Amino acid sequence: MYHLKKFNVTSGKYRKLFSSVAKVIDVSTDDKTNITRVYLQRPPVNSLNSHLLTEISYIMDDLEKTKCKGLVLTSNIVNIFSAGLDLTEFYKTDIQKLSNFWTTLQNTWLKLYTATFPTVALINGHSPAAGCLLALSCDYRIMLSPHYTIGFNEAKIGIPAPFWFIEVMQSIIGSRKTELSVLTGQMYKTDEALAIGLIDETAINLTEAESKVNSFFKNIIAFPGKSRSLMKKDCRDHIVQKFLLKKDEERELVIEFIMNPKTQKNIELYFKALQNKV
Ligand SMILES: CC/C=C\CC/C=C/CC(=O)SCCNC(=O)CCNC(=O)[C@H](O)C(C)(C)COP(=O)(O)OP(=O)(O)OC[C@H]1O[C@@H](n2cnc3c(N)ncnc32)[C@H](O)[C@@H]1OP(=O)(O)O
Repeated sequence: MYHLKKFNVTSGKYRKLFSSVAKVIDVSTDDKTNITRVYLQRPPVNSLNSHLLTEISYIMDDLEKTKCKGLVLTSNIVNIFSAGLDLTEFYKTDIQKLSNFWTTLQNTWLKLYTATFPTVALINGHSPAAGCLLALSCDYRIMLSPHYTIGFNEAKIGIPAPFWFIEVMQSIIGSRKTELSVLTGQMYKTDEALAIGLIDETAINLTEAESKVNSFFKNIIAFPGKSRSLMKKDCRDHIVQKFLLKKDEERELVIEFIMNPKTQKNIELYFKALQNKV
């Protein structure tokens, strides 16, 4: 039986900023294990806007401070893990807003990718683009089958997947499969994702998924945390260092690309197609 304690994520300056905004994540911690579950819950599709990314960023800070033993990232929205970046952050925006948004994404991702505690993505719905990145940035992925899809679909919108999205995928499934995957904007069904190693396990329902999550933590938490987190750092450091080196340059590139009228037209058409689909 879980003893759930709610995190006080709305402290200090943060409370003032977001007190009037709907809660877009729910956080609960098992008192016995100190494993925290973070549920994304921004209707309709958990698209990642500045607000949701900032909330994730704050919770990652809190978890590092409170010596969290493990994080499960999942969703409270039926059939959706995350629809990726909120396209409204890109459409008819201005340079300053876009720059702030991209910086928030970069910083939040870095905290998740370099978390010192073990992280599991329980992928209980579709997970395109940056939704896929969130999952790939965790240490382990368990995905519900059979109806959901995951992958980098950016090619289909006419925007390139950022280099660090690509490098994270490469580190998991290898260069050749990543290249094919991003160039075709391929979305994989659960079993296909398992076959290419994009996810680690499948589950037929939430009960089975939770049991697999618990087994993962049981195995990993049995070992001293310090050596585990040092090895994780070593495995990921080449991507992190390159990212830090190119972070500012990349933001400029994103601004140039997204503000281009042709890209704006592509996003508009993509939005219309999403809204008109049957
Ligand atoms: C140099 C590099 C430059 C730039 C790099 C930029 C990188 C970007 C990475 C990204 O993450 S881009 C985002 C890509 N995401 C997608 O393409 C997801 C699109 N959405 C879907 O495929 C589907 O919505 C879904 C499979 C997630 C869910 O399907 P379903 O349950 O059938 O819902 P609906 O499609 O009806 O959607 C409901 C509602 O939500 C709106 N919406 C969906 N996705 C987004 C989104 N990513 N951002 C904003 N809004 C989104 C959709 O338009 C619907 O709105 P209504 O007004 O029609 O209700």
